[in-house]
Amino acid sequence: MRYVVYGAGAVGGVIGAHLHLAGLPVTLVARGQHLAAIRARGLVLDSGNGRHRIHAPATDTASEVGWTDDTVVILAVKSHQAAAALGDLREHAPTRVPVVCATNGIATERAALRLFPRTYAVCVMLPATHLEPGVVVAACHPTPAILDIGRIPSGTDATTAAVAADLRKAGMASEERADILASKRRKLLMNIGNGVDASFAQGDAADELAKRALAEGEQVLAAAGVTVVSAAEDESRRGSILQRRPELERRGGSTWQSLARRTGDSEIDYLSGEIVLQGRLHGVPTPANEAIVAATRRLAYGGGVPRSLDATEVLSSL
Ligand SMILES: NC(=O)C1=CN([C@@H]2O[C@H](COP(=O)(O)OP(=O)(O)OC[C@H]3O[C@@H](n4cnc5c(N)ncnc54)[C@H](OP(=O)(O)O)[C@@H]3O)[C@@H](O)[C@H]2O)C=CC1
Ligand SMILES: CC(C)(CO)C(=O)C(=O)O
Repeated sequence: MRYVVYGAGAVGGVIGAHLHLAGLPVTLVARGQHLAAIRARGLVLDSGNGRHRIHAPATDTASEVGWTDDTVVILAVKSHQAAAALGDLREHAPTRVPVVCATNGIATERAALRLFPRTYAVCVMLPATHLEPGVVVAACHPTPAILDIGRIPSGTDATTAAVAADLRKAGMASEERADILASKRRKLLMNIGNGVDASFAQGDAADELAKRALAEGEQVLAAAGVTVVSAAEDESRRGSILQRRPELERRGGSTWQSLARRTGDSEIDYLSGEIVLQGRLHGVPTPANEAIVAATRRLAYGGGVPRSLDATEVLSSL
């Protein structure tokens, strides 16, 4: 297989770097200063066994990729960026290219499937950081990620088998899952913490807000009647595979990183915002998640300081 990692930031950078180090052909898609740094000095991967420089072809558009029948796209942009990336891919990639959504949330899969019949999803357990142009940091070592994979809407096939085998060859844990969305819905519940981590000062009030938002998320998914991997199954799958390295520890999750990098946008509409959407569809009120979305949007789009809000004020308004 050949890989095009569309969005070579924290997650895509770590996946692409490991595939490249394992000898697999990889093209990285990035943009701006990050792309310029990759082109000038290679992509730098900081991991538990030192600093690696990845000299793989890099571009900012699918039109510059040499597409072949065995190319697979790993889509690792943030969910709110997926429409533009998929639009570029639709214009320039073969229609039958497999598109593997390595994103949090559960929205990119539908967007990809609308354009690409061979759409796949990965449940991304890969704590990583991207704050500096040209550099990605994997927080766990020796196994940096658990990347279980399945086809959308369901099932497994020769592509899930081949991609999982390549990911394992590159040192990541990966199993095929016939109902990958059930795993991703459990991960979505975990990502309800993202907006709280990004926007509110840490402490009891923030913990309480996260707890209430999680309870809403569980209620919403139950009302939606969809499959969700249980917390116990999820814990047992993760086991002790991901070993955190204190020297590589992250200062915040992926949403915090968007705020810290002042990107001017955020994925929150697809994390707590997905709970809000599902609540509206299924008649479940979601005030805590609505408040988290509003707070995070305010900081992201207004260029505010991460963790500068007081969750006590939000709690008292619920
Ligand atoms: N970081 C983490 O620890 C984890 C993240 N995830 C999930 O993984 C997904 C990716 O997140 P993450 O890796 O953190 O995000 P990053 O912002 O670190 O990486 C995404 C990269 O894609 C680039 N990009 C976006 N759109 C385009 C485009 N149209 N053309 C070229 N480049 C583009 C971004 O550029 P720019 O910076 O200019 O926007 C950025 O470099 C998200 O869904 C996230 O929730 C899951 C588990 C852990
Ligand atoms: C759950 C968490 C915070 C850890 O990797 C994550 O998925 C993220 O940073 O988006």
